Amino acid sequence: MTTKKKPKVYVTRKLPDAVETRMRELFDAELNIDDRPRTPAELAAAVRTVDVLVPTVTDRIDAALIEEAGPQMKLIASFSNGTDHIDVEAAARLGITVTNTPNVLTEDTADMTMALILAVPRRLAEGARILTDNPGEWAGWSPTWMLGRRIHGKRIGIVGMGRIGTAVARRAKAFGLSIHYHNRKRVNPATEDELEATYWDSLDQMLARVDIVSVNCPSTPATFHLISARRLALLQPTSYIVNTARGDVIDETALIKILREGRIAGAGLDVFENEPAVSPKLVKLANEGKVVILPHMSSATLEGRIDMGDKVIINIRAFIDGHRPPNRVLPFR
Ligand SMILES: O=CC(=O)O
Repeated sequence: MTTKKKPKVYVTRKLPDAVETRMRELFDAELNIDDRPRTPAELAAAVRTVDVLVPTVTDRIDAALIEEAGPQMKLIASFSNGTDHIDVEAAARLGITVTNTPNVLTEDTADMTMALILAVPRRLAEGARILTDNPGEWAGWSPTWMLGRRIHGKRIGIVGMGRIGTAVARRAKAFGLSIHYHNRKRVNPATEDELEATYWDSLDQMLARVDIVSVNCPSTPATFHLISARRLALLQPTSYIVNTARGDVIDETALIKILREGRIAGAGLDVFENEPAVSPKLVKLANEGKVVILPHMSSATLEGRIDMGDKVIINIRAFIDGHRPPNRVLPFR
């Protein structure tokens, strides 16, 4: 009996122990135990010799890097739902398959979106800081103190009604929000009925009418600055915007400007346009209580990360065995 040679798999970041153990069993895996982000030169050296690259959202897998790949490197199995860090077009041109890890982080991301939808109008982060910044002092209850804005009965406008947007809508409905959404196409009638959702063909018209905007679409060339300066100006001064998708869907400079001018009430951001750089202006706005900023952690649960690892493994195994991997990503057209 001949034993099949294990594929050489290069993983760019530390993964949960259970995933690394399984990868060691199945593959000739080069893991990143100390979790030091790999440099472009290290990635280029890797793709010249390995069979499979497992990058994640903190890596930049651009055309120049993909062009360095040796003829044996035929799969980029990303440990992520989003694939905007990968030039999928360049990979397709060079005959390299790209896969991602959809579905398994839908509920976690929707939970965190809901957490921001609650946290910003209800001033949760500000309130939490008051006691820790002033130990031993009680600066609590008075009738006019720390007043936020009510969530129940308001309108949410979801931009991007895919899996995550729909999961956000379910939660929002349970909190008494009425559901409005804009999407490239209308969701199926059963989902619309279940959510009692109103579809807006015109994003502009929806933005002008809702109290909370939740950005849940992927970052693609078509969604770059979808929430532009012009569209931000359509929002009501009492409205809030939450983004757990990708930073570049919102024109961040324009968002900072309208927040500083008080032309909207607040924002909750888990993602940033120039990630990993976070604008000091946003940090200042957070300190003033106008925004809640998080370090891209919406999908960060142990269960989710293990499920993502399982998906990566399934995609690699299917590909190596000559099958079409279940989560193949095609170039955006
Ligand atoms: O943002 C996280 C992901 O795309 O997996």
